[in-house]
Amino acid sequence: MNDVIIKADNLYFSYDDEKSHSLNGLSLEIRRGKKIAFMGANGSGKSTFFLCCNGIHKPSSGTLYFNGEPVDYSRDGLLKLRQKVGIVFQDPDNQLFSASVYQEISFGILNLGKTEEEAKLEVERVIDEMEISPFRNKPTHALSGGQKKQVSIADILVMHPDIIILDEPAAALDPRHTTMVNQAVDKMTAQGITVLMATHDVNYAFEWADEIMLLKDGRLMMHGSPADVFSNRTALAQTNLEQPAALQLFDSLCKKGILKSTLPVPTTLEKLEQYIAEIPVNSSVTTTKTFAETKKAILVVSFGTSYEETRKVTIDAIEQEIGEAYPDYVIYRAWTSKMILRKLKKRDNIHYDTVTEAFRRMHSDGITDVVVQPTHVINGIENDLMTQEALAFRDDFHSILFGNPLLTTLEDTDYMIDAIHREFPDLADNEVLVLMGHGTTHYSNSIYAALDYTFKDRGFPNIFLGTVESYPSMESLLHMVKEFQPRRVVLAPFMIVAGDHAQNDMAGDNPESWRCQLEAEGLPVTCVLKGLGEYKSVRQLFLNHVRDAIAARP
Ligand SMILES: Nc1ncnc2c1ncn2[C@@H]1O[C@H](COP(=O)(O)OP(=O)(O)OP(=O)(O)O)[C@@H](O)[C@H]1O
Repeated sequence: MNDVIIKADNLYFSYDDEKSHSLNGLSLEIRRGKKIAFMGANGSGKSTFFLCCNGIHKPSSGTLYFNGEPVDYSRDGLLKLRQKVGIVFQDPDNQLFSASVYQEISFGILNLGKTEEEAKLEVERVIDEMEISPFRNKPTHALSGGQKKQVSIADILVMHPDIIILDEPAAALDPRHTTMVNQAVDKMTAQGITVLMATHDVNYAFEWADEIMLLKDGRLMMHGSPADVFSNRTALAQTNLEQPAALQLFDSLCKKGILKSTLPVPTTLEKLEQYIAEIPVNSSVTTTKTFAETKKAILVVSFGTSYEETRKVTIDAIEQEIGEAYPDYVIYRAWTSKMILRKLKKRDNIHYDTVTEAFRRMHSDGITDVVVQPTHVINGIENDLMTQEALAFRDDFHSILFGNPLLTTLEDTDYMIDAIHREFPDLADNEVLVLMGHGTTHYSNSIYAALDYTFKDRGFPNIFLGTVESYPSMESLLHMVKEFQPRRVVLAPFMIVAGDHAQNDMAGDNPESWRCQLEAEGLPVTCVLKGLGEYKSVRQLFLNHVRDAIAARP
């Protein structure tokens, strides 16, 4: 069989009678079974090329080949092409037109001449695969954006195409639905379907794609492996793309001599984390440089949040109280989540510094001594990366000291147990408090299980701590909570801010949320949507950590 499934040979396409060309001599080859990310600035021609791939647009010149044959634009030819090449549109409203979810998904295969029974089997399969059951009986117009996206993917999957084209599948989706779509994409590639995806998410493309096609002005500007394309800063700058965070950090750690550039390029932050975990890190750094005068700062480093109301009562409140306690220090802010920083820039045109930017800013402001206080809960990947980024500036400052994340020492654990107990004074003995932590693949995750155990050890058998992403999982908590036979369950986040995880994974309406899972066991649930940063006692523990870091100054 021909290895090349789609070939574009010098394609031209214009929306305005050749006055300008949206495809401008585009030539490329797509190999069967590959995962190809199409990237490039807005308007570079990605969607136009996709619409050519299933014959919605016909190039004005040049030839498009499918399976080695030029595309046949007759009615029958196009019907056959569209069975093999399915597009999931950026806006699901352009794709969904049936009244009910079932009708929508079955429409395509019934049109292929399958019987009702045959169609039903296929439709039920994708309903199951795409986790559509909870809303299968709703009219399509009443679905949320994420649910519409699930249905529009099911629309295509049910046809068993050879190629699936996804035009920015995660656009406007929350992190939970993004993960769901990413999982669906993984399943497609596991089935050997060729997947083409337009995306602006460099981090995802870096990890996911076999090849990157970089488009500019309707032409292929560069084609190569993710490592090759994302290492080419000139090409990235010309196409309005940034380097993936893992690559950017890896490069800067190599330049500083902290990591060896001979290591295989890490495509995810988790892989980079494994490298960093092996580096010994000092808890404080001082240089022998002399500075004429001293100007001190505290840099408060947070993961970040895109929820303004939550930010005000958590991160802002922590920073404010640190500022009040240390009036002779200037307070700076840095956030570590590149995704949140980008989102805020795009949505609200707000810029907050990364750790590197904050250090540059402090340096240019003449700061000589820095205390870095993270608002991270544990000493995980975020904290490791932050430390490495900060240490890259060790020669520019007289001293850089680090305060501990929230839960570092045994004293912190004891303090938190006492604090949580006091923050939930109404919790009766026959009621249960379930706290939802984030969880990580980093070895420091064990602190969650240790804390859960210590609650019991300190006489609180009705306080449980689990994590969204690791152990203890909801599954393991569920049987312990059931065994307790509580009269009521109080659910609260064990994260600094009450953001997406608290709103959706904890308290959301989908059947996988912790609230729904507990309610499905017949347990009445009360959700407390308060981030840890909202509790005075938690903010005090961060203040204690700043105090300890300053006291440790040599
Ligand atoms: N329906 C249309 N009518 C007129 N011009 C169009 C139409 N669709 C796209 N264009 C133009 O064609 C060019 C290529 O657009 P296209 O949508 O293919 O780019 P893209 O790379 O998919 O962009 P994005 O990242 O914004 O989705 C742009 O100049 C755009 O303005």
